[in-house]
Amino acid sequence: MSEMDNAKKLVGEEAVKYIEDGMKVGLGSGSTVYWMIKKLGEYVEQGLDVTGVPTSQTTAQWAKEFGIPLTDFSELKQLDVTIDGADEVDENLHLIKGGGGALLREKIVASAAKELIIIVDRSKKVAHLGAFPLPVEVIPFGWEVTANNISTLGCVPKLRQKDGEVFISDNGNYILDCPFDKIPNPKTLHKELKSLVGVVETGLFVGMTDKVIVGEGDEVEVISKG
Ligand SMILES: O=C(CO)[C@H](O)[C@H](O)COP(=O)(O)O
Repeated sequence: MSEMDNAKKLVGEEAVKYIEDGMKVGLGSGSTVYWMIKKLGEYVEQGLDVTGVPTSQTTAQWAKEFGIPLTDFSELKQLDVTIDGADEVDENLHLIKGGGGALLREKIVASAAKELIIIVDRSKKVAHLGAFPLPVEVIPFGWEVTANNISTLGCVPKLRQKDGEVFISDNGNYILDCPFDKIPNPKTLHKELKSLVGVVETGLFVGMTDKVIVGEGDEVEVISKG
């Protein structure tokens, strides 16, 4: 296993320590979250009583595979904690998410939780957001117009493809990857993007994170919202 994968496993397993008996848990998406779900499955097998709300179809599959009971927002309106990965985390704990294309459901699930815990390997910690192209979920109809409008904010959006096809999100939308290079004010950019017709959601998670668990080598650092 690579050093990075080892760090993802480490923080994924560490995060499970924050899940208590009886909790309703938002289950994020991505390869780091995979390790959290796998470990949580072991705890459930030993008798831990938890219910999860998944942020993607892939996560729902993993949860089923590891025996974690699932529910949805028709059954509950609030979660105790959401545990998710990220593509970038800055010093203010603002995030870029959506590398896996699940940003909309991730944001809904994060916003429903009393606490949002982010798990990342060290490579995701940055001084300024923006080196990772910002994922923006858009309505397929007229995406070219939406992309053109987004470009006036200072990037050249690229329509996401997967295996030679246009990538379709779990919500039936497209993702535009927007290389802003540096995002000095994530809150302002998020607002500007959201004001454009056709934009459904952005991968900027501003002021939502309570805790970040960072893994490097065999070390774990926990950073709490200050
Ligand atoms: O936002 C996400 C998916 O939409 C993921 O949390 C993010 O891409 C991190 O993934 P990984 O843990 O595989 O590096």
